[in-house]
Amino acid sequence: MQPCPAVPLSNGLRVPVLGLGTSHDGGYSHEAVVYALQECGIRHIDTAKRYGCEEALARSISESKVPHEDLWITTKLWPGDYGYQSTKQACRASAARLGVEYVDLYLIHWPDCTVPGRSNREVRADTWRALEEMYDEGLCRSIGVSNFLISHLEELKEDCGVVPHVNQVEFHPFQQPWELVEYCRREGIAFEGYCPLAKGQALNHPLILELAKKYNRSASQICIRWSIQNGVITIPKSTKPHRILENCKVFGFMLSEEDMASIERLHTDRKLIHLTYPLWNG
Ligand SMILES: NC(=O)C1=CN([C@@H]2O[C@H](COP(=O)(O)OP(=O)(O)OC[C@H]3O[C@@H](n4cnc5c(N)ncnc54)[C@H](OP(=O)(O)O)[C@@H]3O)[C@@H](O)[C@H]2O)C=CC1
Ligand SMILES: O=C1CO[C@H](CO)[C@@H](O)[C@@H]1O
Repeated sequence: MQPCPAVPLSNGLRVPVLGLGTSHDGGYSHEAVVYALQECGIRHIDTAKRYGCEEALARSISESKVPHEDLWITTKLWPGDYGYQSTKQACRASAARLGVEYVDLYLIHWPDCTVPGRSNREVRADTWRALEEMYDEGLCRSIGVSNFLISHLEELKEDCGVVPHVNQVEFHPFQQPWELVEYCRREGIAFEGYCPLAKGQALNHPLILELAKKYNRSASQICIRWSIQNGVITIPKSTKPHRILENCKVFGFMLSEEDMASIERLHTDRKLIHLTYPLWNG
């Protein structure tokens, strides 16, 4: 298997361009995560308090025997924890559940929140200040945001000091927010795409199937390769070891410019992911 390249962040740290998702949709598979680490060379895992699997992930990492210093672990702050003090508590609790001294990347999961008597903008700024301090203290080696639009990033720029290292956003053949991608590039914010397979929905599309045939690859490999060739960090999820292995074999081929452009024409206005309520769930 070809090695996975890494993308440099504005703070000089390097993130493996391909990671493994662990969202609660479809459940958590200990065997699959251990296999990803031991057999597929996965060194980047994306999780969140919301996914409820941080403790399970700690057990899988421990069993894999891959040391934390060789791994990139991202976790996220859920809106119910926004605010200066509660953010710090939530991050320490995530690190404790993950069994780590520090997290490699800590993200504000959504821009939205509901704190009575306070604007979302004020709450986001307080929350971000807590992340900035945890970054300075080393509890978070990088800090970032998720699902932020240009307007949220512009406000944060006015209100706070550290520019987010990463913005993690929905990105797949049916959802291509190019204006946001370009904005992040200009501002030095690494763009990370989630749902690279459109939750599996892209795998049956006739164009993706046609390209899979043309390149003698699977539909998932075409989608993942397309994200990576666009310079986007990507985190497909599977609970099946053989599919994780398949999803990692994306570095030995290139899609032509023409085929990249043909996938670009699949964009729709429809997002698959929306913030799920209540925001304060555990
Ligand atoms: N910041 C945010 O708000 C969000 C972040 N995320 C992150 O992004 C990750 C990826 O997104 P996710 O929602 O999981 O969706 P993906 O686009 O990664 O698709 C996952 C689905 O595709 C299936 N699949 C995976 N590989 C293959 C394959 N080779 N062949 C056929 N089917 C396959 C999986 O099924 P099976 O398990 O059965 O293989 C699963 O149903 C999440 O796990 C999470 O970490 C996701 C949503 C929102
Ligand atoms: O990361 C996520 C995983 O999926 C959830 C929906 O099921 C989202 O709310 C969330 O942002």
